[in-house]
Amino acid sequence: MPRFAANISLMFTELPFLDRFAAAAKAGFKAVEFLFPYDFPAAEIATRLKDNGLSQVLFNGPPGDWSQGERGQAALPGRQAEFKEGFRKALDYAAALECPRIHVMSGLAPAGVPHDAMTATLAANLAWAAELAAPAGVKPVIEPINHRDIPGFFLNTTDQAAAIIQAIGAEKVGMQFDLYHCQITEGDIVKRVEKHLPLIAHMQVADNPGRNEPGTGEVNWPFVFDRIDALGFRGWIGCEYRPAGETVAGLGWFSPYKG
Ligand SMILES: O=C(O)[C@@H](O)C(=O)CO
Ligand SMILES: [Mg+2]
Repeated sequence: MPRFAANISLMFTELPFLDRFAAAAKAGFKAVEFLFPYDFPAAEIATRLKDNGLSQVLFNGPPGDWSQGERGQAALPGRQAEFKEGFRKALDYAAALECPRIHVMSGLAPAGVPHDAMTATLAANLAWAAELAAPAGVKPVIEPINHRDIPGFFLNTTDQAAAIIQAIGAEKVGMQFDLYHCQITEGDIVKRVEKHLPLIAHMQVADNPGRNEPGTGEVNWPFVFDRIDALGFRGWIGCEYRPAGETVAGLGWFSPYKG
């Protein structure tokens, strides 16, 4: 059966952040992910996880200045020192939270910077991060993101991510395969999961259009989830969607998958 983690940056926003752990557990989730932990002490988050019997399965490295539109630095030539400092901080949180995946965000492609230079920067940063993270049992992951939600994001397609991962080694780094982004950019999502399965270390889901819960849009999710399960994917699928209404009221789709 597919395993779903609540993304508590987008779900349970009726509550303050630290109260969302209990709400996710009460709704039947065994794991959570979120975008960024850095506004809270790691020990406080670790306590919320433990008290609610939850595993932390993914979060993002520091993205740079989010309010100024930055969305990571991993592919940006000249920003390597900042990337490394951020990744070290993320790794400290991952150790405290026993979290096995850190999403390394590539960043927006700046005008005039050659594509190949960005690919080389991303690959070098990722290889460095994987080396540092391996002893802690942490795997860095990269995520192709659609250009409607984040215009100009460097990593846009699953084939682009796959080429970078294969150059470093899938045992060291993985793909964060967000089914929502794939549906928008590429479509044919089951075939693409099938193609990249050995590289996929984490998945995420939201329906399209709207980025709301499964069942609110155009995708036949029971079919997709059955296929992902039949293909043998045993990682986590983060529910990275904005509930169309109240979070718990929109969890009907999740009933068949509660462990
Ligand atoms: O899909 C997304 O937007 C996220 O997984 C993310 O990490 C960047 O916002
Ligand atoms: Mg995502």
